Amino acid sequence: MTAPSGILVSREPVRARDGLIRVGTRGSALAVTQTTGVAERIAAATGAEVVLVIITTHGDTSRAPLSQLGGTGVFVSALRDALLAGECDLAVHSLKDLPTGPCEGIALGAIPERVDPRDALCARDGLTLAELPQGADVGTGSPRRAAQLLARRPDLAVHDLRGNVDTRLGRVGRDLDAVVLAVAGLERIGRGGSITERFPLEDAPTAPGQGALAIEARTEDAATPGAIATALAAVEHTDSRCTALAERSLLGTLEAGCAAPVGAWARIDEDGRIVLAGAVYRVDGSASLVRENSAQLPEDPFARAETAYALGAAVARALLDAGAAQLADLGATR
Ligand SMILES: NCc1[nH]cc(CCC(=O)O)c1CC(=O)O
Repeated sequence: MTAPSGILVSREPVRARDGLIRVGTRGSALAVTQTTGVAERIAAATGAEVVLVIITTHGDTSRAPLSQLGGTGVFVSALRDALLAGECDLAVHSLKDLPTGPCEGIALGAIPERVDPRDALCARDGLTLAELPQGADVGTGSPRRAAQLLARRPDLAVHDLRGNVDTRLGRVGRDLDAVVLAVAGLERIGRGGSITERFPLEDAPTAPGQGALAIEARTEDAATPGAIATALAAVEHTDSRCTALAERSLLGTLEAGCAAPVGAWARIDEDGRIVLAGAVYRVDGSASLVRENSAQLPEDPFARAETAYALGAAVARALLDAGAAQLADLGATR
């Protein structure tokens, strides 16, 4: 199988050799598409031959609700195992699927430029959220999205939703009136046309890191001058790392997982200040807490990352001081 770009895709193991960079990915259409984009840029920047190696993860094969699969990181561990076992040299994840804690032997080597972090409603007949009929059936597997939907429309019937993006979209107009999905995922696989409304981040901050990718490498490769370090530097985007780090630091300080009813939105304004808003929801949408803070970003890349990290922790502490852990039962979402 060859992606349209000419990058080779293998479902079989590929042996390591000089001049070859093996990029591990999940096998979904979304994962292969986004990893192909990264692989093309790495091929262009390094002159190396780049091959995609598809790693099957438990999250891809199971139909159980995400919460029953162990929540955080179900999509991630198989790719990390492959990286540590030397079956690939880089692994590409959706950043929001990556647990906030460090992983022994693995570095978050690059965060490429982030795309639209918003959530999208994909409804039948072009309907917006306000236009959905009383009691409409809406699908989402995310407690945060469920809470945000119910906060605006307590009459809705929210249903759990699993499977890849096309499977979820396929239920619209069948047993569901609408589903909520990330704009980024929809647009990456050419399904932007199914979107009937994009929710403003002011009202509906999304999962920490949504819309960003994470490229992981073995720590040693990332720290040693060579083809892998060059590849990582070629796709790194500093501002995207800062905003994603601030959002992830918020999530980590809350000691919450990717299935937590937590929304975050970081942006960098014209004056070079990083602004972070964090929201925590009661899962039935009946209550929420929102806190915002900002910090001037220094020039130095390491100092920038530290500033972003500290901002995330500060906003999380403000949320915790206001009772976020009790409100959202955060301990249960790890
Ligand atoms: N939870 C699954 C998941 N992980 C990454 C994306 C795509 C969006 C992104 O890359 O942030 C999705 C689908 C969705 O939330 O609609």
